[in-house]
Amino acid sequence: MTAITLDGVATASAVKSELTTRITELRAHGVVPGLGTLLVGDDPASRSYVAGKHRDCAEVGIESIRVDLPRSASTADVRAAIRDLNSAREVTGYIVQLPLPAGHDENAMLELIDPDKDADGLHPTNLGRLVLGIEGELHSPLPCTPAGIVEMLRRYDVPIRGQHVTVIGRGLTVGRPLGLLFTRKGLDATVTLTHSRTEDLAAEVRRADIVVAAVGVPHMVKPEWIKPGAAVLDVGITRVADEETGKGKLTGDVDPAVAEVAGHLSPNPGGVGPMTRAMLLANVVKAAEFKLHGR
Ligand SMILES: Nc1nc(=O)c2c([nH]1)NC[C@@H]1CN(c3ccc(C(=O)N[C@@H](CCC(=O)O)C(=O)O)cc3)C=[N+]21
Repeated sequence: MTAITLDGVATASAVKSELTTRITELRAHGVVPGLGTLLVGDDPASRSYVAGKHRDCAEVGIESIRVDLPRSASTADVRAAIRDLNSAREVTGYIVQLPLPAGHDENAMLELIDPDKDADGLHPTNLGRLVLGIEGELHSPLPCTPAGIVEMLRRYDVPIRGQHVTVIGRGLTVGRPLGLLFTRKGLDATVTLTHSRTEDLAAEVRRADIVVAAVGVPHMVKPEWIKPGAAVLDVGITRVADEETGKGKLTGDVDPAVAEVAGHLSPNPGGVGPMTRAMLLANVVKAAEFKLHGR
């Protein structure tokens, strides 16, 4: 048996085509969605992620505004750039690309983002609204990777309600908010949130119907850990040297042999990454719609 591939490229493409329709509608009402990015420093991976976000915007008709600061930028410079993005009218949503170079307090910078323009859903107000739940009239963006994972499972009709989800990794952008999202009313999964100090990780993974690996340790999730038929989402990504060519290549957290046991498996690259990007666009569109209709 081989797992069904959770194709992030195809699914993101479907999401983007639906967004294009909504963007056309927004523009017809005089609202032009615009995504800003703030990149500090010259980390090659961050540069390429940011470039990808601008390409995505162009594809669906979102304007994009790019702010790049040199590695030498001070925290005062970063604060000033965030202040400008908060007040820029053409920026309806924006992100501060993480990680920031050493010396900047990321949480303090995230807190300076106008929560209404927080395209990543990582401002404490929006994380707080994630904890508070889905009811009410406040617009609250969801963190992009967790939202992308849930969207992918839904579109492949993978059951979530009452299912056991084991998340490996408790980071700010994936594991921690994903646990909150999966346990919300309406999704109703049971979540085990594991991390580097978890005893007997294999046992925690073995009872999961859905496994999300978001740690950044190449091929750490082994086929023996997987309940037959489980859905496995491979989120962590590491650049490792290819044994034959010596060139850098991207490697996920999940051992490829897991495909022989799992029911569904997201490839990496080509799985959750493209969905993350699609959900960023969705957050920008939702914020613009909120501006237009109030909700
Ligand atoms: N403020 C902030 N928001 C983020 O959402 C954020 C961030 N900072 N910092 C870094 C991480 C990482 N991240 C990725 C998103 C998509 C792919 C993606 O689409 N990857 C392609 C492969 C890309 C390649 O070839 O390099 C794939 O998985 O198929 C990867 C990584 C967003 N992040």
